[in-house]
Amino acid sequence: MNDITFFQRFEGDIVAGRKTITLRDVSESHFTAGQQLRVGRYEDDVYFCTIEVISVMPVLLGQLTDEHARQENMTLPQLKEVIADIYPGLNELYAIVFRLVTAA
Ligand SMILES: CC(=O)Nc1ccn([C@@H]2O[C@H](CO)[C@@H](O)[C@H]2O)c(=O)n1
Repeated sequence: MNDITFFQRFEGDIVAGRKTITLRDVSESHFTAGQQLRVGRYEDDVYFCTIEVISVMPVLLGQLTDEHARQENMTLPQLKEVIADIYPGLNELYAIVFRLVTAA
């Protein structure tokens, strides 16, 4: 059983340590610092790594910076487009910062 899923297209960046943050809605804001999470792919729920949560912080869409985008391995316009696709109309996000513990 996995604790969190990511779209398959981000798997490579996560296991390479290039993506160290994810922006989620309130339904996934309950994770806490120090927790280790089993990570699966959204499409098939196949486990692919374990991450440790560093921090969970509320952030508004308009407060996203180049630093958030860098931690996503994207540009800020790319990141905003991705969020608009996944969470249309949502302004209140939660930045979950994590580090890779083990890749599958
Ligand atoms: C079911 C569900 O919501 N799955 C999600 C949600 C978000 N994300 C990624 O987090 C960042 C900002 O949203 C971007 O990199 C997103 O692609 C993801 O991979 N999978």
